Amino acid sequence: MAGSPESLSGQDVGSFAYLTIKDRIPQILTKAIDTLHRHKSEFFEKHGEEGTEAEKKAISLLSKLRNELQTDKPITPLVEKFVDMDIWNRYLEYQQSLMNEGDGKPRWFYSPWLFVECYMYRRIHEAVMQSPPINDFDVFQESKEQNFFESQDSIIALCSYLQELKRTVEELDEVQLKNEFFKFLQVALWGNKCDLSLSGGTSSSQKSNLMNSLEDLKPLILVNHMDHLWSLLSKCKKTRENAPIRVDIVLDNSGFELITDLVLADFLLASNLATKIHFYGKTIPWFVSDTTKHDFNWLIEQVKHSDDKWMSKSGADWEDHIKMGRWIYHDHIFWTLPHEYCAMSQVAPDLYAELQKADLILFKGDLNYRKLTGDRKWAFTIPFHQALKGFHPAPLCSVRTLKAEVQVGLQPGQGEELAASEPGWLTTGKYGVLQFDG
Ligand SMILES: O=P(O)(O)OC[C@@]1(O)O[C@H](CO)[C@@H](O)[C@@H]1O
Ligand SMILES: [Mn+2]
Repeated sequence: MAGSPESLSGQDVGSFAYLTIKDRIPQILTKAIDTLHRHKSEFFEKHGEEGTEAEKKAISLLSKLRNELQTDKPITPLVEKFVDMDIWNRYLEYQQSLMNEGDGKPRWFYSPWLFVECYMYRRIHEAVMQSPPINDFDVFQESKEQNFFESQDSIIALCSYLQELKRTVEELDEVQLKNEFFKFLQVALWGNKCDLSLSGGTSSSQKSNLMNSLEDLKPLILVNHMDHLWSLLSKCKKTRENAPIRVDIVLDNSGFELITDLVLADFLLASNLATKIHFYGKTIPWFVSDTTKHDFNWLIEQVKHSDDKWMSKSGADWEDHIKMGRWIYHDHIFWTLPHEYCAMSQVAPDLYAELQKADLILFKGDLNYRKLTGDRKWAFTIPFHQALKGFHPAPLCSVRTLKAEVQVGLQPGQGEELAASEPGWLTTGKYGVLQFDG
């Protein structure tokens, strides 16, 4: 395979990577510090003086991290024992090995953006782990919960639509079923706009009823492979009388986006386009809004106990899918490592083997897209398959709104045309892709 282009990094002054490292990541760290500060009395009530001391320690560790970042200090090895500490420190050594003699040490505004941004979130987790007894505190939990509570109207609209659809799904013909499938896919795509790390942690809840705006949003889908997904799953449905059809969803953000993923997953079962759904979340708090196992279970519990009858019916159905083993949730440390996905079969062969059992894998969101393509400066027209560099455990599809300066698989001139009319087309989240590699 010809050499890959270089990685996005903070070396490119003015780039989105540079502005994220310079402005948004310090803002996210400051919000994390403020969150710890605002929970000071809770920590005291729960743990007494120890809780107060722990809060102070976590804040000082995060302040030190923010200073390292803002003064472009060398990236330092992790020190707190944890399941992935050695993998991280080996990766840091690998980054050092890529550098020339005179280039010094891996550091914030030099090393690959993907590495330093993932490292920052892992250092937040280390700071909290080093501050017992608050070592299981999720500094992002309240903003994830706020996103859920602020999106109630849109969630109720979505659950009502889902329950109505489930009541009549048996009567739909092929074309009607395909159209419903496309609607739920698009809702899951645009649910990805609700992303707290892009908004720097400020509210990004869904206010309107997405179902009513899908037609208007359709031209904003730059690569639309929904037909490929339909033919794959409808063929499975036709040819597999009783054999399972498995769709794996690599989750992204909690809150409204997770609702759109669960609604899509429920539709896939109701339409028999799938019989098993496997979900993959994050083992530690990640990129502000990413879903942890706690978030996944908390959200289903909230939906089940909603006052709205369609929401509570949906929550009860989802709890039943889990109880009956139709929905399975996986925790794997690989998703919160800095590695590009082309390294998965080497670094996490067990996870790669698990994904190989799927008929289709949906990767939600921008960070997953960055890892699928290695967060590299590919030309816009490079085929998606080439950018995957051999990563292909099963037929896969990225369901992503654009929030980073990497995009492949476009038509000749498509990227240049967008750049001419909208300089921010790659990073505002306004445009999306449903990009398939069969
Ligand atoms: O994966 P997601 O939630 O869709 O987006 C992750 C993100 O918010 O974080 C990075 C910028 O900080 C970008 O990859 C993107 O903007
Ligand atoms: Mn995310």
